[in-house]
Amino acid sequence: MKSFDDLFAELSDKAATRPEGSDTVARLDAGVHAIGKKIVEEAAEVWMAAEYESKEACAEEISQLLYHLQVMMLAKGLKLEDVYTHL
Ligand SMILES: N=c1c2ncn([C@@H]3O[C@H](COP(=O)(O)OP(=O)(O)OP(=O)(O)O)[C@@H](O)[C@H]3O)c2ncn1[C@@H]1O[C@H](COP(=O)(O)O)[C@@H](O)[C@H]1O
Repeated sequence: MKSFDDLFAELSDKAATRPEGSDTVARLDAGVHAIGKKIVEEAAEVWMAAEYESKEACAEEISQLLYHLQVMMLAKGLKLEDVYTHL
């Protein structure tokens, strides 16, 4: 099972190596504005799933929100420790 740190390492590598067909590379190229809109969309989907859908559906939406937050971290040049220091 993939952890938050595992995913961040994978996405960091994608950002550095820019493999063909990577969704992450395309999202990074789209920029902070587009990534921010996606975060807001995914956050709303988490909220709706929490209110009206199953726990499993809610967990899936949360995983997608975490992914898009990590894309934003990469777009802004943030490392895990930059965020963890505030936890
Ligand atoms: N964990 C994720 C992940 N979670 C969410 N998403 C993206 O977020 C989308 C979910 O948003 P929606 O449900 O709104 O779907 P959608 O409307 O079709 O999304 P849009 O493409 O229109 O924005 C998915 O279709 C993916 O594009 C993810 N994309 C990639 N990953 C992982 O990131 C890694 C790198 O992926 P690539 O960069 O594609 O190689 C791999 O391990 C992937 O499993």
